[in-house]
Amino acid sequence: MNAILHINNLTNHYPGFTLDHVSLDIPKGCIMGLIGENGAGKSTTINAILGLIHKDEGEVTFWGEELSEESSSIKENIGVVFDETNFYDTLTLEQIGKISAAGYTQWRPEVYSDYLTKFGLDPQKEIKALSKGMKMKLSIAVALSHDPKLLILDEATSGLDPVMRDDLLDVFLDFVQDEEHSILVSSHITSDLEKIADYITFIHEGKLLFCKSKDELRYNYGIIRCGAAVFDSIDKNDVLAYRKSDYQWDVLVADKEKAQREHKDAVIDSPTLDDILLLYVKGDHIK
Ligand SMILES: Nc1ncnc2c1ncn2[C@@H]1O[C@H](COP(=O)(O)OP(=O)(O)OP(=O)(O)O)[C@@H](O)[C@H]1O
Repeated sequence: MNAILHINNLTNHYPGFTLDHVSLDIPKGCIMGLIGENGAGKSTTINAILGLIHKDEGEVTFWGEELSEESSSIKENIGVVFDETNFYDTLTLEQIGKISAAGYTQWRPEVYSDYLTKFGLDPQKEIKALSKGMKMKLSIAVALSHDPKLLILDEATSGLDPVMRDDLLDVFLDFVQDEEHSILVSSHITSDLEKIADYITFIHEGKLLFCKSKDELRYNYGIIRCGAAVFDSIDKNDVLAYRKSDYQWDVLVADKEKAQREHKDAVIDSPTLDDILLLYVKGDHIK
């Protein structure tokens, strides 16, 4: 795999929480969606990758190099957007552009100006006059305008309306089009990830449960909806997780075709990311 970002055994301890030996590669030209329940460790992973918090163990390299104080060219190649912005309230968007131009050697004023127009943001407005969603759009415009090769977004689209999010999904798809750029995006809006992500990484209680291509999850995974008799007949080695509600069992399996062959009368659906997340987090697991 031609990795832009390589994470090996990333570990971080907080009282009562451990990010536990997370390993992950982000290849060129791909969108990696990061999912997991609240408190799973998504932001901790992103903060540790970016060196914003100390890591207790593990290695992180961007384009084969570790981030350090001196690695300014690596930093310029990473655009970062968090769910909260920290621009000074009294600055206008135009001033933000000028400050960014001084800070980034690759700053492209015409790209910034185009994004402000595209996102409906007035360059003369002050930050304090922007809504939360507008601030998010501004952060995304800034991140995209210093010509990064990797975009890291931590819950950056959750405050945006569906129309704006849809527009942004197109921007993100364009961004990775040339196969040189990649995106790591954590989001609770899994329907957005279903539209754009190539791979999904699922973090649960600080551990990486899986990193799989979206197509594998979409086409190979299945949920068997069945009663007690079928449930008893399922080979439990095939079961990733299951939930029982009244008289129905929902059983998550990784091989939908096999399940269809073996349980011809059972209803077997293709799971959404939310289904998978719910079954892993709230379901039972065969020990
Ligand atoms: N600075 C900190 N000090 C102590 N514990 C922390 C700190 N930051 C995060 N944690 C803990 O680490 C765990 C993971 O938090 P994290 O913010 O990474 O989760 P998340 O998956 O991003 O959740 P969410 O979806 O709610 O944003 C939580 O139990 C949280 O309480």
